[in-house]
Amino acid sequence: MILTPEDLEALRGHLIVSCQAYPGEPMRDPRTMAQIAAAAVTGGAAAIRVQGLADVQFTRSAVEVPVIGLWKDGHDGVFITPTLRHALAVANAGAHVVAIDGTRRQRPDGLTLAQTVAGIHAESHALVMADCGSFDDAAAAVEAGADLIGTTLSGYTGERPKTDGPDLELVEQIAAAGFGVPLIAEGRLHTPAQARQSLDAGAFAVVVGTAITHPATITGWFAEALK
Ligand SMILES: CC(=O)N[C@H](C=O)[C@@H](O)[C@H](O)[C@H](O)COP(=O)(O)O
Repeated sequence: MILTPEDLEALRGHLIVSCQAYPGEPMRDPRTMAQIAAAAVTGGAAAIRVQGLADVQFTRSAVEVPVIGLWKDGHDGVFITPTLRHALAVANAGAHVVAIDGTRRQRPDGLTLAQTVAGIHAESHALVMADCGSFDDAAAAVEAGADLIGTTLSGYTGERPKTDGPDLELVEQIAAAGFGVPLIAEGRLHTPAQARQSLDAGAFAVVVGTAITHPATITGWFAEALK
């Protein structure tokens, strides 16, 4: 699926909503995620991020906006679209953008990040979003040819502290470097104010997941406050 430079530019300053349910959860169903995605678009989401091949397919049918797809395999180490095979499957499922692990860690298929990005570009029309965990990851991902970079893995790889809210310091650092690649603030944006702050820190766009689409966690926040 082709996302033109104009389509990408149209996401500037906008909200991307991540719709994910985790293994064993009641809402773990591609139709459910596609319905949530459609509701998010009604509310103003300019793009959707979804996990899993069926979720990408169902969501592509349910919304008109760009779809960022990923395939989580496992939950330790390199698990976000870990190999070129996973990435091409996500692209073939219809994702406009394939989000992949964008860290400097060893990948399970032995390919470098640059080889993985090149392989996706050679075999599909999808753009590549590199999910990074640090400034050095972001710099390496830009060097490797990623089309977008995200702070998705900040706080999850050991290189950055797991801040309560978004890692605004990292967003600022990457934005200040002026890599010339759209920077997506993602991870622990829990309030509209934090989304605003992320743009003000220099992000091109923001991804919000849990705070919009994960009722179990949101309910837990309220339940905790009542204890
Ligand atoms: C670290 C990891 O596995 N992140 C995943 C990446 O797709 C998702 O579990 C997150 O929900 C997503 O990044 C959005 O972040 P938040 O849900 O905090 O708004």
